[in-house]
Amino acid sequence: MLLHNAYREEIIEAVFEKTNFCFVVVDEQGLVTYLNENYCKFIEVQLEDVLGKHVTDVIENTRMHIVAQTGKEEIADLQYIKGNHMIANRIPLYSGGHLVGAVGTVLYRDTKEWMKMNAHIKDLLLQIENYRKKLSKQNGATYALHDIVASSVKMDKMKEKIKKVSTGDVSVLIKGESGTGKELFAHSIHHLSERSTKPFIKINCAAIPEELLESELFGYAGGAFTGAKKAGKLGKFQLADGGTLFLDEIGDMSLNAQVKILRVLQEGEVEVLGSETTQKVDVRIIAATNQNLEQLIEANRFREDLFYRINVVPIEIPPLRERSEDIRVLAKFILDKITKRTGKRIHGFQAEVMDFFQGYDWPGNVRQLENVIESAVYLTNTDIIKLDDLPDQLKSDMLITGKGTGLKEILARAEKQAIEQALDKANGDKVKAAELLGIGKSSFYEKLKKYKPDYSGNVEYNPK
Ligand SMILES: Nc1ncnc2c1ncn2[C@@H]1O[C@H](COP(=O)(O)OP(=O)(O)OP(=O)(O)O)[C@@H](O)[C@H]1O
Repeated sequence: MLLHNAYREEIIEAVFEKTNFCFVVVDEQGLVTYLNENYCKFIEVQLEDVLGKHVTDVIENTRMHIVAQTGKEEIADLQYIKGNHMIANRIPLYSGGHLVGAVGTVLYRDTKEWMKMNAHIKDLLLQIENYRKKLSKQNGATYALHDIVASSVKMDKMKEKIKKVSTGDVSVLIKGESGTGKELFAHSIHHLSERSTKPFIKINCAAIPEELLESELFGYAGGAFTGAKKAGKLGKFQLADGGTLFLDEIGDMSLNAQVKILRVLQEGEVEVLGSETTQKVDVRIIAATNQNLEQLIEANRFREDLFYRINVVPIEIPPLRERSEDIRVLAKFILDKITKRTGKRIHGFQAEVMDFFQGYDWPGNVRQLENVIESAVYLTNTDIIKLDDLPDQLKSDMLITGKGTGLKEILARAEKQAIEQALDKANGDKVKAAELLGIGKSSFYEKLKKYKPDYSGNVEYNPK
């Protein structure tokens, strides 16, 4: 529709600034380029403070950055902001056929009906959450797909795939480095499947001692051996009957155990130790590994026939370093979780910390990120996590594994860090900081200009 030229600006202004809607516009990187007055008021920010910031740092539970990447609109989504459930629409913005960002609205009406509806939604969601908790306590799967925090296109695709494979009974093999979230995905598949009300049972294949293997997996009859319980014991297969059996670290399973599991999978029944009879079991298998099973097969350490049984749908979770877009949202989520638990009031990360997080290799993936943030929360004595609060090991890694690995970059990073630490120690007094570093004032100022051009400290020094 063409707007009448004479009123074009007035109409745009009326829509954006005079309605009850909150508007936000982001560019293709998810950085805020516009936030209308209503929105600023609602989330209590000043426009000039948020322009250019990543939208996840400005708006709670936003998905604007995702829509700006996928180009897929999201209409009438429920979004929780500042204690209210809002109705959000997110629409991709195209210019000249290219995706250039997204525009989002949330409906914000301070009327009685809206408050009533909000309370009603809150109540319903609370009920769902309670049922979900009860159910997961009963069946052992604690996490669902919405617990997988991510904003990368790669992880969005993984979630889509998970939704597709969850229904039906196909075996799924989840591959990925340690700490990438394989267990979260296994839980989510179970939650989304028709078996969700039935048990989810996990076996850590690396942790079961060989001599206990059979009784752990298949159970035993009363009096099967000396020391056995009178009533006997159910094995993991029987416990998982009707539900899902999660075989974690399957690459570490002994060959002997592989033979036994394969038999159960082929025949659908287990032989209980010390009993003459067999028992029918109906389980769906989800297996996970951080090893290359094809290589283990070559080395005769994994059975090829078992591999084909469990590898019907392979899913590979990318390591964190290959989806650095997730780091920001994950770090924020983890920090919130830890501060809630510990009661410490820490509201974010210094920009340099986030830069480092995004350039770092994360060999231990999300689990390592959790550990690093947890330790920094304990170490920091301010309300923001700084480079200095990170564990020593990581700080030394920082010198050789940051974004630039050439000697020049390493020296520059070290210099920048030294300047920041000296300024911190000297409470922003630049003359003192230069003294602490044992360099002249003008040399200090040159470096400060180079590394921190926007820095304004306590004591000014004007070289003549
Ligand atoms: N996308 C994610 N969102 C939120 N938490 C995550 C995510 N990925 C991993 N985690 C958290 O990181 C930790 C490690 O995840 P998980 O145990 O699922 O990894 P894993 O791949 O199964 O590791 P391992 O191979 O060592 O068993 C857990 O505390 C988990 O909750």
